[in-house]
Amino acid sequence: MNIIRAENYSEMSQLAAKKLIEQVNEKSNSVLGLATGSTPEGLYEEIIKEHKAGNVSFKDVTSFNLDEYVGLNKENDQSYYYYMHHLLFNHIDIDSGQVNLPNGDANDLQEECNSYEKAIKQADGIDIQILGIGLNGHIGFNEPGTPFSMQTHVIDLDESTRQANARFFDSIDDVPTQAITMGIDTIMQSKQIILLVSGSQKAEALDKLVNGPVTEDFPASILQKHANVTIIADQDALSELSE
Ligand SMILES: O=P(O)(O)OC[C@H]1O[C@](O)(CO)[C@@H](O)[C@@H]1O
Repeated sequence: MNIIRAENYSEMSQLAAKKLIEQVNEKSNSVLGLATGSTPEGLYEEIIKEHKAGNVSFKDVTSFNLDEYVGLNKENDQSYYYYMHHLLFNHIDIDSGQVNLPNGDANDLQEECNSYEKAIKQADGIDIQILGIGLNGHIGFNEPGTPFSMQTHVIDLDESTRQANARFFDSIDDVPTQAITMGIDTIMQSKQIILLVSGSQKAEALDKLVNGPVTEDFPASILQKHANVTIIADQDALSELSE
C-alpha cells in the first residue's frame, strides 16, 4: 500500500482531487467509484473548483456510488443521491444519465442489487474507487463480519454506524437500519483504490487497516491484498500508525 502523508484535511482533499483529475484527463471515459460521508466533501469542493477553472471535464465519465440507505427516496436530503447531486454532480458537466447510485427505495431490493452489480460489470469495472473508512473498519457499508466474497447486497447497519451517522439526522430514530452497498468483492475488483482518512478519531482504524490481520471482522483490512491502493491521510489520522 502506498501511503501519502498530508498535513491536514485540506491538503488531503487537494491531493485526492489531483489523482482523480489525472485519471480523468488521461482517460476521458473513466469509470469512477464515489463515496459519501464527511471525508470526501473537501475532495468534491476541489473537483468543482478545478472544473470551473477549466482543468477537467467529466462529460464522458461514468460514476458508481458505493452505497445508499434503504427507505430514503431521491428527494430526501439525507439520501446519498441528494448528497452527490448537491455536493458534486450539479456543479460539474457529468451527464446525469451516466451517474449511478443504488436505489434504496426500490420495491425489489435484491433485484436492485443484482442490476447494480451487472451495470458495473457492463461498464467494464471501476477505474478508480474513492473510499472512506468507518470507525469500525467498514468500507462502503460493509460492516464487520461481512464475507469478503459479497457483491452488491443489502446490509443491516451496525448500531455503532447508526450512532456515528446520527449527526446528519434529526434523531437516531430517523437513521435507516439498512443500506444497499457494493460488496467487498465489488470494491476489490476496482483497478485502483484511493482511501481517504482524516482526523484523530480514525487513527486507530488506520493503524488496524495497515498493520492488523486481514479479517472479515475488520473489513478494510482486505485492502492489504489489493495491488493498487493509495491511502491519503492527514497528520491526525496518521498519529497512531506504527511504522
Ligand atoms: O467520512 P465519514 O463520514 O467518517 O464516513 C466514513 C464512511 O462511512 C460511510 O459514510 C458509510 O457510513 C462511508 O461511505 C464512509 O466512507
